[in-house]
Amino acid sequence: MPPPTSALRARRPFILSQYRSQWVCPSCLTQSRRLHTEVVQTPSQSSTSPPQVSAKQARSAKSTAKGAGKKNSDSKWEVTVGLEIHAQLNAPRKLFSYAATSFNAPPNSRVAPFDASIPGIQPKLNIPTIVPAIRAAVAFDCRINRRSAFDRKHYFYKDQPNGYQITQFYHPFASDGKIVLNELDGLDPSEVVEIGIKQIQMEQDTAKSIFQPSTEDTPARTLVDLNRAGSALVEIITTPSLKSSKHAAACLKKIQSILRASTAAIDGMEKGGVRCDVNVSIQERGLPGLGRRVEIKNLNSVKAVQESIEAEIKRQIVVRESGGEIEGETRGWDAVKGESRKLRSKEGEVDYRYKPDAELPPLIIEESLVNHIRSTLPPLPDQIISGLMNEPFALTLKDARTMIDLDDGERVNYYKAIYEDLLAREGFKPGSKHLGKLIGNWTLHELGGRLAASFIAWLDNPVTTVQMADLLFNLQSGTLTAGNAKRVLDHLVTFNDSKIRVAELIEEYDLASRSTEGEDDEGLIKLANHIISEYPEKAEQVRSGKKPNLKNFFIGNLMKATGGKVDVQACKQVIEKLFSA
Ligand SMILES: Nc1ncnc2c1ncn2[C@@H]1O[C@H](COP(=O)(O)OP(=O)(O)OP(=O)(O)O)[C@@H](O)[C@H]1O
Ligand SMILES: [Mg+2]
Ligand SMILES: [Mg+2]
Repeated sequence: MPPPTSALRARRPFILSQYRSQWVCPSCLTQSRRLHTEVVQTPSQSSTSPPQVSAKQARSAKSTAKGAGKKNSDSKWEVTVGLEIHAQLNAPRKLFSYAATSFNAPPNSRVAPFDASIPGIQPKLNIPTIVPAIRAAVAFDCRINRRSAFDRKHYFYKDQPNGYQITQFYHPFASDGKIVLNELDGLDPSEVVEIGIKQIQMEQDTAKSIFQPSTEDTPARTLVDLNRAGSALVEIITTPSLKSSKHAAACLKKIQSILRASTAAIDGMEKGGVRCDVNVSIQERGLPGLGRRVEIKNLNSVKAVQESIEAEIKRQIVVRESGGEIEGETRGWDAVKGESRKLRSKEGEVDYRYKPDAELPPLIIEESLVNHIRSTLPPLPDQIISGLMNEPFALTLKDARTMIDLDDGERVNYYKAIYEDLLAREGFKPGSKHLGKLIGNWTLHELGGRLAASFIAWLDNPVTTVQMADLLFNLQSGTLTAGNAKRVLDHLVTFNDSKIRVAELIEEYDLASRSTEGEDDEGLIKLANHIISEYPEKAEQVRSGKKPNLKNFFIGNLMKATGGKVDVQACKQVIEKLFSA
């Protein structure tokens, strides 16, 4: 696709120099930006279509491709992956119109005339949308290009009513950044991988098309919702330097968490705020250069990214090992079937006819603004993970990573809100267990496990931070045993009502722990003796030392008999005492 060659460009630049999105246009800066005129080389096009592959060839190539997800330096084939990530910026209004960004509003209710492509309406840059984009670029350690510019990329599709998309592909506002992947991202402790960010560009989002299958009354149709049309996106383009699907997945997760941590883009893939295209090539190890890339478009989960890369590596190895050439092409991913299918070849690639947008002057970003943003950038994921692993939270690396990977980072906020709530409560007893770990366990494992078992997404998490803090307060103060705290959590998850108060549940179901006098508690001893007498054979096996672990059976039954109101320690003491007598 040739770059824009016309000198047509609105002359007065947008100048973005101060925080709070003020921009000025001093008359001294009227010079139009020099246009980019080199022709981008596309890989030479091959007319060789993939040859038929015999079952035997396919089998042998498949075995070579085994472990396609891992970086396999013994394999004959060197894998290269590059990502293009589109992220919706955290901006209240669209990029070139004053319509509000909203993803839950009724269809077509957030649409300005420009978004609907009413003839004659021209784009007007909404300066505040640039600020989160710069935050992202600074977080990715990019160079902020003082001068960038917008071009129109022409193509027609039902979700693109203007017939073009405005983008900075040829003149991005940020270039040459990096992402460092390390142990905190799930790599081996000795591995540190640096992935380049070629550039970050501003661009417009498309509308959303919603397919409706046919019914008795209506034929199948596609509805178009323009609410998303024109929302501000950044496209983040990595260099082709990822060497495996595992690294690509780690890189994508890290990009999402950096976007979220820098508050540049709040919604991750789970909510449709981030989409990813992957580019995959293979080359015989030892040969110079890279193989021809195949692009798989529009992936909407990390799993889809990882699986599609693995499938593509295998597909390319099958083609190459059977004597074929890889055709440069664009493919789509079918997550249900776990396979990709060709959408178009490079020969069928549209010429986008990039043209400078005559209505949009160049954008000037002054260093003072960049410095302000740099100095006010919130902590980034590596810092957040280390923070969660250090005091006062002391989570394991695994839990800290899970916490920030889950639910677009909302689990961390949930966790911290509970921590702060508990510490602020009068009469709160931190207890002997490490509080950070305890909350981590209840948030990730107890609650997370229950939600997963009931197929409840985090977005629909029925337990509020206050309910969870109440529950843990009662657990720590000894009012609830661990068993009864779990019953309370079961109830909260099942009944999904933020108004339920834990204190009322304890009262209503008579769950408050019974205080005990440990191994001398007469009531408990009586109950334990009764249980032991009910299972004479098992008791004998404990006494004779044949099956000492059967004590746990009696401890469990004693706890049950108290209605879970006596904690495991007290029950254990009594059972131990009776068997040692
Ligand atoms: N040989 C290769 N193997 C794997 N990936 C590659 C190779 N060459 C380039 N890439 C990757 O392909 C991507 C190219 O993205 P870029 O946005 O620059 O171009 P594009 O795909 O033509 O644009 P768009 O799809 O946005 O119209 C980058 O992520 C880059 O790292
Ligand atoms: Mg791209
Ligand atoms: Mg692309």
